[in-house]
Amino acid sequence: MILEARGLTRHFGGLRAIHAVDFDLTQGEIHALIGPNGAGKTTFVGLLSGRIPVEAGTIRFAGDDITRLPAHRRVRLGIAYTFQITSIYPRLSVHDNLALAVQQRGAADLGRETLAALERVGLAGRAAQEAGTLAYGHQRLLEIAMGLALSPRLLILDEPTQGLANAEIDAFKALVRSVVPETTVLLIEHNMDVVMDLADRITVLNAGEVLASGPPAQIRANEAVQTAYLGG
Ligand SMILES: Nc1ncnc2c1ncn2[C@@H]1O[C@H](COP(=O)(O)OP(=O)(O)OP(=O)(O)O)[C@@H](O)[C@H]1O
Repeated sequence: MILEARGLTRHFGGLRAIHAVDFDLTQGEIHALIGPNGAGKTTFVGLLSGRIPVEAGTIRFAGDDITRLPAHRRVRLGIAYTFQITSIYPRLSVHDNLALAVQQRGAADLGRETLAALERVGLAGRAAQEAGTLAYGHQRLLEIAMGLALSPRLLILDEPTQGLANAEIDAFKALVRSVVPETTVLLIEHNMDVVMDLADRITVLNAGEVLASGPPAQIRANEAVQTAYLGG
C-alpha cells in the first residue's frame, strides 16, 4: 500500500465535507475518485496533498505519517497534485514552464529531458508558444507534464480531461497508462467513459463518505451507486 488514510475528516462549520473516510492506494494502480457535485472529492484530495489541513484521522504515505506535513514537504516525498492551472507561468513559453519543473528535479541534461517531457504529452509542436495562450485543455496537459517532471510516486489529477477534445482524451489515457506502475495515479474524473476505461479501482464519494469502492465492473453494478450517481 503506498497510501493509507484512516478516519479522515474535514468539516466546514456544520457541513461534513469529508467524514471518517478510510481509503487505500495500491502501489502502481490507477484509481478514480467519483461522486456527485459537492460530494467532497476536491476536499479529499486537498487533505491528501496538504492543501487543506486534516481535522481528524491519519494519512500514511510510503510508510510515513504525513498527516501534519505541509504541502511542499509532501511534494518532496513524491506527491504531485495538479489542479486547475495554478502552477503555470502564463507569460513564459511552454518549453520554459516545463524546463523549470525539470530543473527542480535536478536534471542531468535539461534540454533533452525537457524535450522528452514535451513529447510525452504531445506538446512538442507548441514548445515556443506562450503558455497563457494555450487552449484550456492544453494548459491542463502542460500542468500534468510539469507534475510528471518531478518524477512523483503519486500523481493526483483533478478533472484532467475537462476541456480536452476526444483525440486529446485518447492521448491523455495513453499518457496515464505510460506512467504506471512507477507512478501511482489518483484522478478525480467526471467523464465516465474515461473512468471505466482507465481505472483499476474506483472509489465513490457521496456526501463526504465512501459509498462504494472496487473495480469498474463492480461499481457499475452497484445499486447504491446507480441511485446516487450513475442515474439509475
Ligand atoms: N473552504 C470551504 N468552506 C466551506 N465549505 C466548503 C469549502 N470547501 C468546500 N466546501 C463545501 O464542502 C462540500 C464538498 O466540496 P468539494 O469541492 O470537496 O466537492 P466536490 O466533490 O469536489 O464537488 P465538485 O465535483 O462540484 O467539484 C461542498 O458542499 C462545498 O460547498
